[in-house]
Amino acid sequence: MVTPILPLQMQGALVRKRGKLLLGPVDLEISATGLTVVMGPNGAGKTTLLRALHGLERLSGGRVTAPIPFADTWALQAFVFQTPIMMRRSVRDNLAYPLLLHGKGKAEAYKAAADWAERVGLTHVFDLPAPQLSGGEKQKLALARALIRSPEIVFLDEPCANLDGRATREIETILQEVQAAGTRIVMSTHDIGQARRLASEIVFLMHGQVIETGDATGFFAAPRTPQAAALLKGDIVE
Ligand SMILES: Nc1ncnc2c1ncn2[C@@H]1O[C@H](COP(=O)(O)OP(=O)(O)OP(=O)(O)O)[C@@H](O)[C@H]1O
Repeated sequence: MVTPILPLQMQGALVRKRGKLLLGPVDLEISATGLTVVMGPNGAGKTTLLRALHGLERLSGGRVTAPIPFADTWALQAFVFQTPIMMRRSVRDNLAYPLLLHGKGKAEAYKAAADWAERVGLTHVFDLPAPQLSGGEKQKLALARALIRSPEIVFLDEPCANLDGRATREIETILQEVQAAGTRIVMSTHDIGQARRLASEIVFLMHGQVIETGDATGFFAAPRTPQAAALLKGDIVE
């Protein structure tokens, strides 16, 4: 599959806010395939790293580059925020909106909305106002709305935070299906079990620095750093 936006290269990226260094310097490559999970304790900089890769964060130093010009990357990537932002209107309108906004006709947009609602299990709430959905349903809606324009890469910040086991399993299944269909996924999680279930690659962050990165099987079988070993043992790392 051709993925013109990938690989993404982050080189010497620094994010500083109010005099505090939140991230970096980080060098990282997001290769063309796989599912990358960003792990790390609270405040490690996971959200900041995802936002920086997506181009939402103004870098104080370094850069993120793709094989195509930055302006052309927007149509090819999507971001799912930890707390989904959605319109007060129906699920149907929330789903169709990104397509209508980008010039698709109504018939096509609403057909795609119905298809995606079915794919993520929201058909039964298709006409309900989005604010009436449960947490898990809102997260599925946010995911479907991010995916409806067929991005090549999607960033997800803790997509299952505060969800129960069933909703978490449903979201994970959707992510696995989407990845199998060729979408590159980069997501953060606190949940080591989730990282084990989903990741092909791990980026382990602490204090805004990448402590360890590599193939997920190797990371879980034999972490190379004492911090990663401690995390996997269940110790508190700070
Ligand atoms: N606008 C800001 N100004 C100053 N500090 C900030 C700002 N945004 C985030 N921070 C701080 O930067 C650090 C990294 O935040 P970030 O949200 O990226 O971490 P995280 O790993 O995603 O954390 P969590 O798991 O708690 O969501 C934290 O200490 C946070 O308090």
